[in-house]
Amino acid sequence: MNESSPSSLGGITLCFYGAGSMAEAILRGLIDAKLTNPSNVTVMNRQNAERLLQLQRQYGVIPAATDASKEDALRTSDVIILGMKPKDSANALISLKPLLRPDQLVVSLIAGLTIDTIQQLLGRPQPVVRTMPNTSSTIGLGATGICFSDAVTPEHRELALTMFNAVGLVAVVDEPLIAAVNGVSGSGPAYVYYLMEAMIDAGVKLGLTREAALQLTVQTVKGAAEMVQSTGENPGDLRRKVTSPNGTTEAAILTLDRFSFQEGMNQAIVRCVERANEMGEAIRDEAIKAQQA
Ligand SMILES: NC(=O)C1=CN([C@@H]2O[C@H](COP(=O)(O)OP(=O)(O)OC[C@H]3O[C@@H](n4cnc5c(N)ncnc54)[C@H](OP(=O)(O)O)[C@@H]3O)[C@@H](O)[C@H]2O)C=CC1
Ligand SMILES: O=C(O)[C@@H]1CCC=N1
Repeated sequence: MNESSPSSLGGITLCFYGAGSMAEAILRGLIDAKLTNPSNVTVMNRQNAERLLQLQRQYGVIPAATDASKEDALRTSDVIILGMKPKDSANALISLKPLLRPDQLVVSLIAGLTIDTIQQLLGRPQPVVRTMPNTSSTIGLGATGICFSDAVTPEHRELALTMFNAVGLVAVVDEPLIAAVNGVSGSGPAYVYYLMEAMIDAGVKLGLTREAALQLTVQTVKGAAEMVQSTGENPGDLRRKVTSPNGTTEAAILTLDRFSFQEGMNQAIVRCVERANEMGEAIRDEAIKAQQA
């Protein structure tokens, strides 16, 4: 799935426009992988100056806290990474529009926001890479779906693949499938954490200490993921190997079926995709209003 790409970003400058948890996951992954020097990375947000100083202390990146330094970073950085919440993205792109040069690469992490809406808000066919990453990028185990606008050059494409390959696995998909990636892997860590919370709580109710229940659950989830990856067997076959006829696992799985586990997971992912599309439409409506104003 990973396309090959070079191992360093060289002197390419990156500006994280929005410096929250997803931005931190990626910048930390890039810096830990030594793909970039922290002095090539600027971080900015709307108002939380203490947050920028924390990122500076922790990773050595450059904070842009004043209006002048923000403008300067947005004007001069080779890559602008959009890391704000979807609801804040239209305003942020409107502010970015007068500052951008046509050759600067815009990389979006934003759920729902389409390439078309980004280009409408920027008023021109800027090179745009749309991604759907996840927070496991922090430890180099991210899973990112990625697609490209027509204006993206082969060099831009390679640069974006290098960035996201450095923080995990990358799947190049057609843009309409980014919402499906959101449903499976963008939001996916939360489903797994939710499952883990439920397993730990059940263990505690049955008398395990919270620490023991946590350790056993973590190792079980890690081991199961590793088993799928290292054996190449599909999860269904591996599940059947755990499930002895009329045994304990079968009793548990039948109970999950009684509570429509599979259907619940399917509906959750379908709803996640719908929500991504709803959020994208809300931003597109804002873009249309801004153009009419
Ligand atoms: N968290 C996740 O697991 C994933 C998130 N995403 C996407 O990543 C994006 C960010 O999510 P997340 O990191 O969780 O959000 P956070 O709330 O943690 O961070 C949002 C950041 O955006 C900043 N911001 C908001 N408006 C502006 C603006 N006008 N100019 C500059 N900075 C601004 C905020 O600054 P301040 O605090 O000063 O207001 C804050 O630093 C979202 O669009 C989300 O869809 C995608 C995949 C996974
Ligand atoms: O919950 C959200 O909207 C974001 C997008 C994917 C994960 N978190």
